[in-house]
Amino acid sequence: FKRYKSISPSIDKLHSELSAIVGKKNAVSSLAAREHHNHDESHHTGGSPAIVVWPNSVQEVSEVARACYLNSVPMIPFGTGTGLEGGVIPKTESVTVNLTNMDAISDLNIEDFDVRVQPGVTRKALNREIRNTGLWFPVDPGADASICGMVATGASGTNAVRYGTIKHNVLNLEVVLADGTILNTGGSKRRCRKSSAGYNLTELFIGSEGTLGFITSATVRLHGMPESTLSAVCSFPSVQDAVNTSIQVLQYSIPIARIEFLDNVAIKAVNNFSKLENKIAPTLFLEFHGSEAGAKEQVNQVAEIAAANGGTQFKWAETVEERSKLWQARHDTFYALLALKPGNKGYSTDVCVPISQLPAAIEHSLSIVEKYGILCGIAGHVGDGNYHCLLMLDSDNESEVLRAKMAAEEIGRKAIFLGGSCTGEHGIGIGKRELLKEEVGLETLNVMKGIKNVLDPRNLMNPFKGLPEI
Ligand SMILES: Cc1cc2c(cc1C)N(C[C@H](O)[C@H](O)[C@H](O)COP(=O)(O)OP(=O)(O)OC[C@H]1O[C@@H](n3cnc4c(N)ncnc43)[C@H](O)[C@@H]1O)c1[nH]c(=O)[nH]c(=O)c1N2
Ligand SMILES: CC(=O)C(=O)O
Ligand SMILES: [Mn+2]
Repeated sequence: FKRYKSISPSIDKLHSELSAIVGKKNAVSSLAAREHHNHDESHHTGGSPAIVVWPNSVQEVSEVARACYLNSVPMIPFGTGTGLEGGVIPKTESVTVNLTNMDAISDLNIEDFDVRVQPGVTRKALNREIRNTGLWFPVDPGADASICGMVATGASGTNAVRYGTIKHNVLNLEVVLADGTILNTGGSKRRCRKSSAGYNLTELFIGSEGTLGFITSATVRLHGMPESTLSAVCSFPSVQDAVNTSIQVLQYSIPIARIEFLDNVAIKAVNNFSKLENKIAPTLFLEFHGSEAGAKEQVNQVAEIAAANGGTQFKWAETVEERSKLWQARHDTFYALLALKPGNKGYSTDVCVPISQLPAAIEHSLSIVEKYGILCGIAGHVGDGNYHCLLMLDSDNESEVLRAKMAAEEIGRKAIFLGGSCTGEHGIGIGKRELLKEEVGLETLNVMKGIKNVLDPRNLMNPFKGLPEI
């Protein structure tokens, strides 16, 4: 392996100090390790970290942070690298702290529906571990992300309409600050459903994208597994009809578990990629959870609403295998679209609007991608008013990259204008820092900056992500 040639002399000194903390084999500056940690699943690019470390405990994370702090070297927390906003990509000479060696699942309280996970635990690993308890962890971004990474990005995914986003499912966090301080956001061992005690530091760290500290464990809520699960797809004459169906399902307070939209382009891609035969039309993927009678009642109500909007009869996933194939196909939409233009990179927008504004927002987005001539499929968690224009671009084609960036910005700006957000679940990362300013306003941004200054006065936690420079 080629060793990293540091720009600053302090990096070599820091490398020795980090090796002393985590062991030589867990503090690495090989090209392979550095390249493994210089990208996520997005189109964003940047540099490689100078050193990658794999701490094994919260004490080691604290000592690593302290060493970086004293040497004034930036730190980047790394989960599973499935992020879509470039959050793990170094923008300056940095140490990447890969937290996956810490993979304990502990404090499972079946009666209280909660459990504690370290950063190396992914959502699938947790669900495998607890599968015989009758409980499950429902927040599902599709990718098998680390749960602490999901906390860091404020993630959600397909089940949020029924079970809430990660925000609604976190009870407490253990955090290490830039200077090595270890704290529990809700107080040590707290795992109650409600608390009005003091400021809500747990929520402060949700969506903080590694800019405030390392999340070294999360105490999360679990849910009872539904007795009955029914999944189906239904296609519609127009985008508007599909979206109106989702809005009406919510207006009738039907407790639907998933209601996901794919447009024609996305359906075509998914059919090719996952060998499905869905009709090429605006489509809803649906899932119902409940008692047998309850789930069936929901189905009847939704089928009636869909039919009134011109929807076809539901095409059912009859077996467990068919059901997982259906949802795998939905989760693979991003890769299915990439397969339409091999070698391309995906650029996912992530706006979230008040649900009544969805039709206007999607219509505007379609006009924008047409204006800029970018191949785009739309996938949406429409029950939450959140959808993605999945833009496919050749990252070597400067004009296309620029056009995609302009399209994404216009789409984000329109969502903000409609009372929404430029990011419902992926985060600000590298690319939406200016939009954040427009979304929250200067006064709010200044308060955010103040908080950042208190927790990370040397600006060493994941710099150049999240907050824009003022
Ligand atoms: C195909 C596909 C589909 C989807 C998605 C990705 C892909 C590839 N995602 C995005 C992604 O899965 C999501 O952002 C995860 O929460 C990222 O978790 P990682 O562990 O991979 O974080 P990753 O390692 O990518 O890091 C992301 C950010 O969090 C920080 N971070 C990670 N772990 C941390 C820790 N322990 N402490 C502090 N900071 C930490 C990092 O520094 C970085 O800024 C998504 N998301 C979503 O919400 N809904 C969706 O529908 C989808 N769909
Ligand atoms: C990319 C993403 O977030 C989705 O497919 O839902
Ligand atoms: Mn999504």
